[in-house]
Amino acid sequence: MAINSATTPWVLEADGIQLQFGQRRILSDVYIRVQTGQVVGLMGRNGCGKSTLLQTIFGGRHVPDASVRVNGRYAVPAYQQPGLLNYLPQTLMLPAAITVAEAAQLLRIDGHAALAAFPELQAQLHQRIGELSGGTSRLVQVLLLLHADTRFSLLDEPFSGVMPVHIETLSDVIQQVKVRKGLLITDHRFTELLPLCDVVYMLHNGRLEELPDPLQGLRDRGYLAS
Ligand SMILES: Nc1ncnc2c1ncn2[C@@H]1O[C@H](COP(=O)(O)OP(=O)(O)OP(=O)(O)O)[C@@H](O)[C@H]1O
Repeated sequence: MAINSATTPWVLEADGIQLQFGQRRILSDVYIRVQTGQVVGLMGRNGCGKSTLLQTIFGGRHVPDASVRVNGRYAVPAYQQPGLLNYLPQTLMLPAAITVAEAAQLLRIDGHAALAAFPELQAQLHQRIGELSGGTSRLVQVLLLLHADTRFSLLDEPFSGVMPVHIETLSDVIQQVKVRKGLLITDHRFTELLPLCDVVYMLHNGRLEELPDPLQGLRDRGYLAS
């Protein structure tokens, strides 16, 4: 795609997403937009369909009529476009038996550089993914995906199990990475996620709406204390 990414942002859009499980409508004609240089937050209650939406955008879940476009061009399934996007699912993404260094190699990234903001993690490079603690495993996976050379990263609960002091450092890394990437993040740690977001969407009863005033919007809907 002939686009000068240094000056022109890349735009990832998805729309026409309709999904129903049995009688229950999960996603109703959803439209979402992310561009490089942005952190976009996706908020909503347990079970409202946030993970399903990320899977659909990534291309891991086939939804008839769903359109995903990059700079206006149809890109379904998006994961097949080289260097376009990566995706952190809620479950373990990497094989448990390989080491962190091997995982970095698989993703074609420099493991030392990916973990640079966390000097204490350098010692874990030669440990198997399955032998890391839950929070460390999560943190390592998020750092690898953020460092990978893709235009976009879709992160499903990157803060899950990560201790607060590490969330602070991870938030700094996210701010640095967004200079070159677009990030779509869902997490229930609203107070940590909100300050990072340039745009916030709320998914409720299958409908996705952009919140013009995210803090007030979350308070009004009972997600944050007033
Ligand atoms: N394959 C499936 N068959 C039937 N129902 C499903 C299937 N996959 C997901 N669901 C249901 O769809 C709904 C949305 O699930 P999803 O995991 O996308 O929610 P979520 O917003 O990410 O939730 P959480 O915040 O708890 O992670 C849930 O009620 C879930 O039980």
